[in-house]
Order: sequence, then C-alpha cells, then structure tokens
Amino acid sequence: MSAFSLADLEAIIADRAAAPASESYTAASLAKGPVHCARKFGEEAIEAIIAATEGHHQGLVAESADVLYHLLVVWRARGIGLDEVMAELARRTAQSGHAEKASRPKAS
Ligand SMILES: N=c1c2ncn([C@@H]3O[C@H](COP(=O)(O)OP(=O)(O)OP(=O)(O)O)[C@@H](O)[C@H]3O)c2ncn1[C@@H]1O[C@H](COP(=O)(O)O)[C@@H](O)[C@H]1O
Repeated sequence: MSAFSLADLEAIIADRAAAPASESYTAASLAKGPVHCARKFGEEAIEAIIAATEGHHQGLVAESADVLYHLLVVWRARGIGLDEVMAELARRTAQSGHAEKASRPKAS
C-alpha cells in the first residue's frame, strides 16, 4: 500500500491553488471556475470508463489517478473537503451495519 493518500493530494491541491496560474495546472484549472473543473472531471471519468471497458489494467490505473485528482479539484472549486465526503461514507457504513468490520485490524 502506497503511503500517499487522498489527504496528501487534497493538501497539495490547496497549496497549489494559491500559486500563479502560469506555474500550476491546478491553479489554472481553478481560475477557469467550477464548471470547467467539472467538465474536466467528466472527461477523465469517460476515459476511465473506456479503459475499464477495454480491460486495460495500466490504462485504468492511470485514468483512475486522473479521475481522483480532477474530483478533488472539483471539490476544491465547490468548497467541499475530503472529510465531508469521508463522513458521508462513514454514515452510510454505520447505517448498513458494516462499521465494526471496517474498524477491524487488517490481516497482514
Ligand atoms: N495529480 C495531478 C494530475 N493528474 C492530472 N493532471 C493534469 O491534468 C491534465 C489532464 O490531461 P489532459 O491531456 O486531459 O489535459 P490538457 O489537455 O493538458 O489540459 P486541459 O487544457 O484540457 O485542461 C494534464 O495536463 C495533467 O498535468 C494533474 N496535475 C496535477 N496533479 C497533482 O497536482 C500537483 C500540483 O500540480 P500543479 O498544480 O501543476 O503544480 C502535482 O504535483 C500532482 O500531485
């Protein structure tokens, strides 16, 4: 398991949001507004669908990374934090009765 997390990516996006648009893809995307960011996310999602449909393993890994990055940029553009989404997932997990399983230590 990589040590890199979505929380790390969120922190990088927050940091780069303040950079000049000429120096940062993130800042340039955010400067174009949430609708642009959402469209970009949609394009990347379609590319991930194509890779999944074709059964292209490395392609799907790469497109998934693009999807996650662009989703976090959309959240940033709309003022949503990773914590808010994780809280929603935790709420659903608790509701479905799987919370105990999720907190169990993983077998190594
Ligand atoms: N994870 C990513 C990441 N994934 C994809 N991309 C960019 O997303 C773009 C998507 O590719 P496309 O070919 O569809 O885009 P494009 O045609 O070049 O761009 P558009 O004009 O269509 O937006 C590429 O230009 C990639 O550079 C990313 N850009 C940045 N990050 C992360 O953000 C950090 C900060 O980057 P900067 O903001 O550039 O400093 C990086 O260190 C990474 O951690």
